[in-house]
Amino acid sequence: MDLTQALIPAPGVRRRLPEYIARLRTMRTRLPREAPVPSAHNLEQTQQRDAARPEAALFDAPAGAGTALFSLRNASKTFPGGVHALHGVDLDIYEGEIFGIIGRSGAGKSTLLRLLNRLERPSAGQVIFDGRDLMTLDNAALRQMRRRIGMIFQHFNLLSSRTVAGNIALPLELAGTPKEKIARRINELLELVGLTDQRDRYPSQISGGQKQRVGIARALATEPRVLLCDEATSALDPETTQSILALLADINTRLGLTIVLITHQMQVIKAIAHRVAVLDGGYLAEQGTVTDIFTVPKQAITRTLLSEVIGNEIPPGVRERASALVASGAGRIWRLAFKDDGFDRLSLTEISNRFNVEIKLLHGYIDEIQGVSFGSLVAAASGEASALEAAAASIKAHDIILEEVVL
Ligand SMILES: Nc1ncnc2c1ncn2[C@@H]1O[C@H](COP(=O)(O)OP(=O)(O)OP(=O)(O)O)[C@@H](O)[C@H]1O
Repeated sequence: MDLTQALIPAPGVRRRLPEYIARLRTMRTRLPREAPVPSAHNLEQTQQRDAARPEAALFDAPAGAGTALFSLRNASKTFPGGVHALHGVDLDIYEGEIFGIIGRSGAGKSTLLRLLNRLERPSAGQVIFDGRDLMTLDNAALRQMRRRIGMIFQHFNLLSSRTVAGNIALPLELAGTPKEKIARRINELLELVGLTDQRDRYPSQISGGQKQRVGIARALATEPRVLLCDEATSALDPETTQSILALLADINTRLGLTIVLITHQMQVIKAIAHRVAVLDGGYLAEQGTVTDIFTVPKQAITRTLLSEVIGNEIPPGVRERASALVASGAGRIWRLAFKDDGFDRLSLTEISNRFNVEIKLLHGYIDEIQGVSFGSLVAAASGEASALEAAAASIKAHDIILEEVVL
C-alpha cells in the first residue's frame, strides 16, 4: 500500500488529492499585518447564532424523514437501587434507515436498546413502535410485536446443539411455521448471508464472522421490520467486522430493513450508519446525520469519540502556535467545516485577495463517509476587523460552517 493510500483511505478523496494539494499550495498569501486584536466569540455563541438563522443551516434533514418506526418521548430508566441509566431521551428512528447509538461504557446504550423491544420498561416517558405505545400492549400483542423485531448479539447466542440450519430454523419453529416453508426460508437466508455451504456445521465448527452471519439469518427468519444490533461486531477482528458491516448495509439496501445498532466504536458508525445518537451518562448528548456529526460535532463527548477515527482535535503544538498568533494581535483562528463539494467551490486565495486578509492553514483533514466528502480545516486569519468579518461572511456563503476557535 502506498503512503497516500495509508493516509487517505477514502478512494473519492484520493482521486481528488492532486486538486486538493494544488488548492492548499495556493492558500498562503502574504498581506500586511495591521489587524487589531479581534473580539473572540466562543463556539457556543457561534452555534447559537447559526441555530437562530435557519438560512445558515448547512446540512440535510434526517434521511428518510417520513414514518418514524420507533419514537422515544422523554424516556427515562431508573433501575432499582437508584441507578439512572437514561434521562428524558427524545428520538425518532425512521423506517429504512441505519440508526447508530454510540457512547462509552455505562452510557445507557444497552438500556436504550432493551427499551425498544420492551425487555425493559421505561420508568417514565413513552416508547412507541409503529405508532403504538409499547406499555399499552398485552402479552399477545407484545409477542407479535417482538416477531417484527429481530436482534443480534455481541456473542452471537447460538445454540451449540443445533446446526447452522437448525439455529436459523428456531424462530420459525417457535412461530409454528409449516416445515416446507421453513426449509424454503432456510435456503433463502443461507444464500443471503453467504453460508449455503455451512448449513450442516455446528457453531463450534465455524468462525466468529460466520457465527454472526448465522445470527443475522436467524434474526431475519421471521421477516422483521427492524434489526437491533447489540455490539454486533465488538467480538470480531477488523476484517471480519468490515464484512459483517458490509452485509448489514447490503441487507438495509436490498430489503429496506431498518437497522438500529449500538456500539462504542465510531468506525462502525462511520462505516454504515445514516444517523447517530450520542449518549453520555444516560443523556442524549446530540443526534444527527453521520456526516453532520462528523463534520461539526457539538459536544465534547462526541469530539472525544470521534478522535478515534479522525484527527479532529487540534494538536498541542499547533494550538500553541495559534495561541501565540492570537496573543500577538496578529489574527483570529477559524475552523472551517464542510461536506460534499463545499470546499471545492471555495478559493481561499480569491477570498484573501478580495478582502485583503491573510489566511494560513494550521491543521485539518479531509475524509469521506459513504461516498460523501467531509472535512475540517483550522486556519489563522489576519487583517482589518471589518475585512475579516466580510471574508468570513463570504466563506459561509459557500455552504461552509465557519466558527471562531477559542484556544
Ligand atoms: N439491571 C440493572 N440493574 C441496575 N443497574 C443497571 C442494570 N442494567 C444497567 N444498569 C446500569 O445502568 C447504566 C447504563 O448501563 P448500560 O448497560 O445501558 O450501558 P452501556 O452503555 O450499554 O454500557 P456497556 O457498553 O458497558 O455495555 C450503568 O450504570 C449500569 O451499571
